[in-house]
Amino acid sequence: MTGVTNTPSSTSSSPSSSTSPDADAPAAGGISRRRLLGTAGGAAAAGLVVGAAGGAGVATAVSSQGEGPAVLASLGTAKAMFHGKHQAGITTPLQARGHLIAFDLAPGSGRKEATALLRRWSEVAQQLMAGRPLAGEDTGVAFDAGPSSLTVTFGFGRTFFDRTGLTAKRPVELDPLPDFSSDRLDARRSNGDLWVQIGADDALVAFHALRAVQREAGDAARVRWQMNGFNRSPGATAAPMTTRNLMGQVDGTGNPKPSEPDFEKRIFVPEKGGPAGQEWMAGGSYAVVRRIRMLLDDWEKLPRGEQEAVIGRRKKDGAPLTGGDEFTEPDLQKAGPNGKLVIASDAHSRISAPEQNGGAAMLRRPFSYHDGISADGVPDAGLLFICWQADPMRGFVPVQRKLDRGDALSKFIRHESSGLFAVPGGPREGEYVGQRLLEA
Ligand SMILES: C=CC1=C(C)c2cc3[nH]c(cc4nc(cc5[nH]c(cc1n2)c(C)c5CCC(=O)O)C(CCC(=O)O)=C4C)c(C)c3C=C
Ligand SMILES: [Fe+2]
Repeated sequence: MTGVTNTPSSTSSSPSSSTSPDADAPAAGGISRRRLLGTAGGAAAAGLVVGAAGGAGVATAVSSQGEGPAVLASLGTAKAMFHGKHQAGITTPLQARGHLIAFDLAPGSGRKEATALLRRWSEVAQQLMAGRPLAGEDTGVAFDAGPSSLTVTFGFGRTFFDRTGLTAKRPVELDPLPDFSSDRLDARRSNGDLWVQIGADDALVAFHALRAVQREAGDAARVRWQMNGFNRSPGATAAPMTTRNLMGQVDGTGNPKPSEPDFEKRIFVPEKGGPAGQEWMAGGSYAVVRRIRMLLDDWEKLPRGEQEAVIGRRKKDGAPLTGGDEFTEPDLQKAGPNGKLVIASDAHSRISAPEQNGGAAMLRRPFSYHDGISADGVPDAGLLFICWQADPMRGFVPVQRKLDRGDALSKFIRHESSGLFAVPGGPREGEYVGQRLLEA
């Protein structure tokens, strides 16, 4: 078994990087603590910011061609851990590139084929996340680059369980999401037996992993849908900051922070004390995936002040309209001189806030997407909205129900596809992802 080690110096060139003695120790979420801290101090872990790793530091890393040490820029050396309590790609800081791909098991494929597939996928993910070339004939697409924060995250859809004879192990959390009145969902681009999320700070590293995952599916599974996304590149901003979406808003500020006492409980399935038969989900999380089109032609016509009223936050810095900076608590009761609420009753950030939803919270970790111009001449662009929670009924569902009833943003977005996946905990050394489900 090949272990995964931390790369020396990693992204420590960021001005805000920690000098903590155990800064290279793996942190929750499977990325070195130095990377988490180095990305944006406390805010990194919180807001899953991008934009930090572009410092001038260099590090020595093993060349992906296996020809001895090569000097890589700091971005390339950053390495997420394959093994750990949770799979990587959940609390990992946002990466610049993302691919989401869903598969259906091929006719005739059952538990045996699925088990072999998860073994192959895990091996590939482990090698590539460590920055090593694949055994056999590697395509070479990622030669010269380091792991570049690559994460490959695997999930199971509701239909997987019937197809593999594991219906008794299917968690109730995978019950279909309710219909929402504003849904315009394309079933062919929704759900799937298996889901893989790939993220990396280099486009070629991400593509290389995507092709490897597709190839290893072999005859066992067929691609159901694929979506490609992006975020800001690390180092593009003067200082690390929360990312922006394609509407130009600072997006991610209100995310639960790993430093909060209830973070683990909200985002991850407990390691002990869960329902009988669901032990395989210990340390896992449920991912809700929505492809949300932004109606950018309409949005961009709206004056800045009205755009800000739709969200309840300033565009320039993401601060609440009630004042302060990005991380100041919004004052939801504050009225202006005209007696009206400063943050309107239909403002997106008011309606989605945990305190308005019985504490319901989720960790949003999206990618933007742009798939050109649709037949009707408008941009096919928006958000690959991915949110993580221990239970969708205490995360996405109540919040989306409320947004569906009266969110000012809903005039400018359209939910076009949907998926719900059970993402098991991270594999232990020597294990493959999902082994505790498939071999129990
Ligand atoms: C059901 C969950 C949510 C969907 C769907 C959703 C879509 C969506 N959101 C934005 C932009 C922003 N959202 C912001 C905050 C925010 N959004 C949700 C949930 C959903 N958003 C939550 C739980 C929160 C946090 C609320 C809080 O804690 O106060 C913000 C404000 C900044 C921030 O906190 O991130 C923006 C901007 C878009 C563009 C979008 C669909 C395309
Ligand atoms: Fe939102």
